[in-house]
Amino acid sequence: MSNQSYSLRTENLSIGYGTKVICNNIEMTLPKGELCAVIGVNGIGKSTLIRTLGKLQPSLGGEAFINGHKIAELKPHGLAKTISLVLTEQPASKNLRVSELIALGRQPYTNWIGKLTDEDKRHIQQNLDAFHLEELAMRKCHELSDGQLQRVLIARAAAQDTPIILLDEPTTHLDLYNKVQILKMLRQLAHKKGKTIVFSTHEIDLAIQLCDKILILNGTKNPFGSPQELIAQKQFDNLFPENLLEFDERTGGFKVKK
Ligand SMILES: Nc1ncnc2c1ncn2[C@@H]1O[C@H](COP(=O)(O)OP(=O)(O)OP(=O)(O)O)[C@@H](O)[C@H]1O
Repeated sequence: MSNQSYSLRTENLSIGYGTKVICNNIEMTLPKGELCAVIGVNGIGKSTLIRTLGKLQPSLGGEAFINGHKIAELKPHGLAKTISLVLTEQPASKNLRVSELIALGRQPYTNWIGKLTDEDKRHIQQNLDAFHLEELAMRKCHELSDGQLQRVLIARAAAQDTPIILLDEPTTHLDLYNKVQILKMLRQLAHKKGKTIVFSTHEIDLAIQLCDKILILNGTKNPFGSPQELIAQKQFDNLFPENLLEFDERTGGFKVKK
Protein backbone atom coordinates (compact mmCIF):
# COMPACT_ATOMS: atom_id res chain seq x y z
CA MET A 1 0.00 0.00 0.00
CA SER A 2 1.26 3.54 -0.68
CA ASN A 3 2.28 6.03 2.01
CA GLN A 4 -0.85 8.03 1.14
CA SER A 5 -3.05 5.19 2.44
CA TYR A 6 -1.72 5.54 5.98
CA SER A 7 -2.11 8.36 8.41
CA LEU A 8 1.35 7.76 9.86
CA ARG A 9 4.04 5.56 8.38
CA THR A 10 7.76 5.12 8.95
CA GLU A 11 10.16 3.44 6.57
CA ASN A 12 13.48 2.15 7.82
CA LEU A 13 13.57 5.05 10.30
CA SER A 14 16.72 5.55 12.41
CA ILE A 15 16.71 7.72 15.52
CA GLY A 16 19.44 9.01 17.79
CA TYR A 17 21.67 11.95 18.62
CA GLY A 18 24.42 13.48 16.48
CA THR A 19 25.94 10.54 14.67
CA LYS A 20 24.93 7.97 17.33
CA VAL A 21 22.02 5.81 16.16
CA ILE A 22 20.11 4.32 19.12
CA CYS A 23 17.36 2.47 17.17
CA ASN A 24 17.13 1.73 13.48
CA ASN A 25 14.90 -0.05 11.02
CA ILE A 26 11.73 1.27 12.71
CA GLU A 27 8.76 0.32 10.51
CA MET A 28 5.24 1.27 11.55
CA THR A 29 2.05 1.88 9.59
CA LEU A 30 -0.96 3.42 11.31
CA PRO A 31 -4.27 4.11 9.63
CA LYS A 32 -6.44 7.03 10.73
CA GLY A 33 -8.13 6.51 14.08
CA GLU A 34 -5.74 4.05 15.70
CA LEU A 35 -4.10 4.14 19.11
CA CYS A 36 -0.50 2.92 19.23
CA ALA A 37 1.80 2.43 22.24
CA VAL A 38 5.59 2.54 21.99
CA ILE A 39 7.10 0.28 24.62
CA GLY A 40 10.61 -0.91 25.50
CA VAL A 41 13.08 -0.93 28.37
CA ASN A 42 14.46 2.23 30.02
CA GLY A 43 16.75 4.21 27.76
CA ILE A 44 15.91 2.28 24.57
CA GLY A 45 14.66 5.39 22.74
CA LYS A 46 10.90 5.78 23.26
CA SER A 47 11.04 9.53 24.01
CA THR A 48 13.57 9.99 21.22
CA LEU A 49 11.13 8.41 18.75
CA ILE A 50 8.23 10.61 19.91
CA ARG A 51 10.47 13.70 19.60
CA THR A 52 11.65 12.59 16.15
CA LEU A 53 8.09 12.01 14.88
CA GLY A 54 7.17 15.44 16.30
CA LYS A 55 10.09 16.97 14.39
CA LEU A 56 11.72 18.26 17.57
CA GLN A 57 14.86 16.50 16.42
CA PRO A 58 15.97 15.12 13.03
CA SER A 59 15.88 11.46 12.13
CA LEU A 60 19.26 9.85 11.41
CA GLY A 61 18.00 7.88 8.40
CA GLY A 62 14.90 6.57 6.68
CA GLU A 63 11.65 8.53 6.49
CA ALA A 64 8.45 9.26 8.38
CA PHE A 65 5.29 10.24 6.50
CA ILE A 66 1.99 11.78 7.53
CA ASN A 67 -0.79 11.35 5.00
CA GLY A 68 1.91 10.69 2.42
CA HIS A 69 3.92 13.86 3.20
CA LYS A 70 7.43 13.59 4.62
CA ILE A 71 7.42 14.94 8.19
CA ALA A 72 10.92 16.33 7.59
CA GLU A 73 9.50 18.62 4.89
CA LEU A 74 6.57 20.03 6.89
CA LYS A 75 6.89 23.78 7.58
CA PRO A 76 6.24 25.00 11.17
CA HIS A 77 2.72 26.32 10.49
CA GLY A 78 1.67 23.15 8.64
CA LEU A 79 3.27 21.06 11.37
CA ALA A 80 1.22 22.77 14.11
CA LYS A 81 -1.97 21.92 12.21
CA THR A 82 -0.86 18.33 11.67
CA ILE A 83 0.80 17.13 14.89
CA SER A 84 0.13 18.02 18.51
CA LEU A 85 2.67 17.01 21.10
CA VAL A 86 2.24 16.29 24.80
CA LEU A 87 5.64 15.99 26.45
CA THR A 88 6.64 14.93 29.94
CA GLU A 89 8.06 18.32 30.91
CA GLN A 90 5.72 20.34 33.04
CA PRO A 91 4.28 23.27 31.12
CA ALA A 92 6.30 26.46 31.55
CA SER A 93 2.96 28.21 31.81
CA LYS A 94 1.74 26.55 35.01
CA ASN A 95 0.52 29.94 36.16
CA LEU A 96 -2.16 29.85 33.48
CA ARG A 97 -5.71 28.86 34.23
CA VAL A 98 -6.93 25.54 32.85
CA SER A 99 -9.11 27.20 30.20
CA GLU A 100 -6.18 29.45 29.16
CA LEU A 101 -3.83 26.50 28.73
CA ILE A 102 -6.39 24.66 26.60
CA ALA A 103 -6.87 27.87 24.56
CA LEU A 104 -3.15 27.70 23.70
CA GLY A 105 -4.04 24.66 21.60
CA ARG A 106 -5.87 27.02 19.24
CA GLN A 107 -2.73 29.06 18.53
CA PRO A 108 -2.17 27.62 15.02
CA TYR A 109 -5.60 28.96 14.04
CA THR A 110 -5.77 32.36 15.74
CA ASN A 111 -4.73 35.59 13.97
CA TRP A 112 -1.59 37.57 14.89
CA ILE A 113 -3.19 39.20 17.95
CA GLY A 114 -4.30 35.78 19.12
CA LYS A 115 -8.01 36.68 19.20
CA LEU A 116 -10.20 33.61 19.70
CA THR A 117 -13.04 33.17 17.22
CA ASP A 118 -16.38 31.53 18.06
CA GLU A 119 -15.00 28.37 16.44
CA ASP A 120 -11.95 28.46 18.77
CA LYS A 121 -14.20 28.99 21.81
CA ARG A 122 -16.37 26.06 20.71
CA HIS A 123 -13.30 23.78 20.56
CA ILE A 124 -12.15 24.92 24.01
CA GLN A 125 -15.58 24.36 25.58
CA GLN A 126 -16.01 20.98 23.88
CA ASN A 127 -12.71 19.76 25.26
CA LEU A 128 -13.35 21.12 28.75
CA ASP A 129 -16.50 18.96 28.68
CA ALA A 130 -14.93 15.92 27.00
CA PHE A 131 -12.11 15.69 29.55
CA HIS A 132 -14.33 16.45 32.59
CA LEU A 133 -12.56 19.75 33.28
CA GLU A 134 -15.58 22.08 33.53
CA GLU A 135 -15.27 22.52 37.31
CA LEU A 136 -11.53 23.11 37.06
CA ALA A 137 -11.68 25.63 34.20
CA MET A 138 -10.71 28.64 36.34
CA ARG A 139 -8.09 26.80 38.46
CA LYS A 140 -4.42 27.65 37.98
CA CYS A 141 -2.53 24.70 36.48
CA HIS A 142 -0.08 24.59 39.41
CA GLU A 143 -3.06 23.83 41.68
CA LEU A 144 -3.88 20.58 39.85
CA SER A 145 -3.01 16.98 40.67
CA ASP A 146 -0.80 15.09 38.19
CA GLY A 147 -3.84 13.25 36.81
CA GLN A 148 -5.83 16.46 36.37
CA LEU A 149 -2.87 18.21 34.72
CA GLN A 150 -2.40 15.33 32.29
CA ARG A 151 -6.10 15.61 31.33
CA VAL A 152 -5.61 19.35 30.70
CA LEU A 153 -2.55 18.70 28.50
CA ILE A 154 -4.47 16.13 26.46
CA ALA A 155 -7.45 18.51 26.21
CA ARG A 156 -5.06 21.17 24.87
CA ALA A 157 -3.78 18.70 22.25
CA ALA A 158 -7.38 17.78 21.33
CA ALA A 159 -8.26 21.50 21.02
CA GLN A 160 -5.37 21.83 18.56
CA ASP A 161 -7.48 19.48 16.43
CA THR A 162 -4.63 17.84 14.51
CA PRO A 163 -4.95 14.45 12.80
CA ILE A 164 -1.90 13.16 14.73
CA ILE A 165 -1.32 13.36 18.51
CA LEU A 166 2.00 12.26 20.02
CA LEU A 167 2.45 11.86 23.77
CA ASP A 168 5.55 11.04 25.79
CA GLU A 169 4.67 8.91 28.83
CA PRO A 170 1.23 10.43 29.51
CA THR A 171 0.58 8.12 32.48
CA THR A 172 3.77 8.70 34.52
CA HIS A 173 3.11 9.44 38.22
CA LEU A 174 -0.55 8.40 37.94
CA ASP A 175 -2.32 5.77 40.03
CA LEU A 176 -3.84 2.76 38.26
CA TYR A 177 -7.32 4.33 38.04
CA ASN A 178 -5.98 7.53 36.49
CA LYS A 179 -3.70 5.61 34.10
CA VAL A 180 -6.70 3.66 32.82
CA GLN A 181 -8.81 6.83 32.63
CA ILE A 182 -6.18 8.64 30.53
CA LEU A 183 -5.64 5.68 28.20
CA LYS A 184 -9.38 5.17 27.72
CA MET A 185 -9.71 8.87 26.87
CA LEU A 186 -6.96 8.51 24.27
CA ARG A 187 -8.67 5.41 22.88
CA GLN A 188 -11.96 7.32 22.56
CA LEU A 189 -10.21 10.25 20.92
CA ALA A 190 -8.71 7.86 18.36
CA HIS A 191 -11.82 5.78 17.72
CA LYS A 192 -14.54 8.44 17.94
CA LYS A 193 -12.71 11.48 16.52
CA GLY A 194 -10.49 9.61 14.05
CA LYS A 195 -7.21 10.86 15.57
CA THR A 196 -4.07 8.80 15.08
CA ILE A 197 -2.36 8.67 18.45
CA VAL A 198 1.10 7.40 19.38
CA PHE A 199 2.32 7.43 22.98
CA SER A 200 5.31 6.05 24.83
CA THR A 201 4.65 4.05 27.97
CA HIS A 202 5.87 1.50 30.49
CA GLU A 203 2.30 0.24 30.98
CA ILE A 204 2.62 -2.87 28.84
CA ASP A 205 -0.36 -4.72 30.33
CA LEU A 206 -2.66 -1.74 29.76
CA ALA A 207 -1.29 -1.16 26.26
CA ILE A 208 -2.07 -4.79 25.40
CA GLN A 209 -5.64 -4.31 26.61
CA LEU A 210 -6.37 -0.90 25.13
CA CYS A 211 -4.23 -0.25 22.05
CA ASP A 212 -4.83 -1.12 18.42
CA LYS A 213 -1.10 -1.41 17.71
CA ILE A 214 2.12 -1.67 19.71
CA LEU A 215 5.67 -0.88 18.63
CA ILE A 216 8.28 -2.72 20.69
CA LEU A 217 11.53 -0.76 20.51
CA ASN A 218 14.43 -3.13 20.76
CA GLY A 219 17.34 -1.47 18.95
CA THR A 220 17.66 -3.11 15.56
CA LYS A 221 14.56 -5.30 15.44
CA ASN A 222 11.47 -3.39 16.45
CA PRO A 223 8.38 -5.60 16.24
CA PHE A 224 5.16 -3.78 15.33
CA GLY A 225 1.61 -5.11 15.15
CA SER A 226 -1.63 -5.62 17.02
CA PRO A 227 -1.27 -6.88 20.61
CA GLN A 228 -2.71 -10.26 19.54
CA GLU A 229 -0.22 -10.59 16.67
CA LEU A 230 2.70 -9.73 18.93
CA ILE A 231 1.55 -12.19 21.61
CA ALA A 232 1.18 -14.94 18.98
CA GLN A 233 4.71 -14.17 17.76
CA LYS A 234 5.96 -14.36 21.40
CA GLN A 235 7.47 -10.88 21.04
CA PHE A 236 6.88 -9.98 24.70
CA ASP A 237 8.74 -13.04 25.99
CA ASN A 238 12.22 -11.56 25.57
CA LEU A 239 11.46 -7.98 26.46
CA PHE A 240 13.10 -8.25 29.88
CA PRO A 241 15.91 -10.51 31.14
CA GLU A 242 14.09 -13.71 32.06
CA ASN A 243 15.45 -14.12 35.60
CA LEU A 244 12.76 -11.89 37.19
CA LEU A 245 9.72 -11.76 34.94
CA GLU A 246 7.81 -13.96 32.56
CA PHE A 247 5.08 -13.06 30.12
CA ASP A 248 1.81 -14.93 30.60
CA GLU A 249 0.07 -15.32 27.23
CA ARG A 250 -3.26 -16.22 28.83
CA THR A 251 -3.56 -13.01 30.86
CA GLY A 252 -1.55 -10.80 28.47
CA GLY A 253 0.57 -9.57 31.39
CA PHE A 254 3.86 -10.13 33.18
CA LYS A 255 4.26 -12.35 36.25
CA VAL A 256 7.05 -12.07 38.79
CA LYS A 257 9.13 -15.21 38.95
CA LYS A 258 9.36 -16.37 42.58
N1 LIG B 1 19.96 14.96 24.40
C1 LIG B 1 20.56 13.77 24.33
N2 LIG B 1 21.80 13.65 23.79
C2 LIG B 1 22.41 12.44 23.68
N3 LIG B 1 21.85 11.29 24.09
C3 LIG B 1 20.61 11.35 24.64
C4 LIG B 1 19.91 12.58 24.79
N4 LIG B 1 18.70 12.33 25.36
C5 LIG B 1 18.67 10.99 25.57
N5 LIG B 1 19.81 10.41 25.14
C6 LIG B 1 20.14 8.96 25.18
O1 LIG B 1 19.36 8.30 24.20
C7 LIG B 1 18.94 7.03 24.70
C8 LIG B 1 17.41 6.94 24.60
O2 LIG B 1 16.82 7.86 25.51
P1 LIG B 1 15.25 8.03 25.63
O3 LIG B 1 14.98 9.07 26.67
O4 LIG B 1 14.67 8.22 24.30
O5 LIG B 1 14.82 6.58 26.16
P2 LIG B 1 13.43 6.08 26.76
O6 LIG B 1 13.17 4.75 26.14
O7 LIG B 1 12.38 7.12 26.59
O8 LIG B 1 13.82 5.91 28.29
P3 LIG B 1 12.91 5.89 29.63
O9 LIG B 1 12.02 4.68 29.53
O10 LIG B 1 13.91 5.74 30.71
O11 LIG B 1 12.16 7.18 29.67
C9 LIG B 1 19.46 6.91 26.11
O12 LIG B 1 20.64 6.14 26.07
C10 LIG B 1 19.76 8.34 26.51
O13 LIG B 1 20.83 8.39 27.42
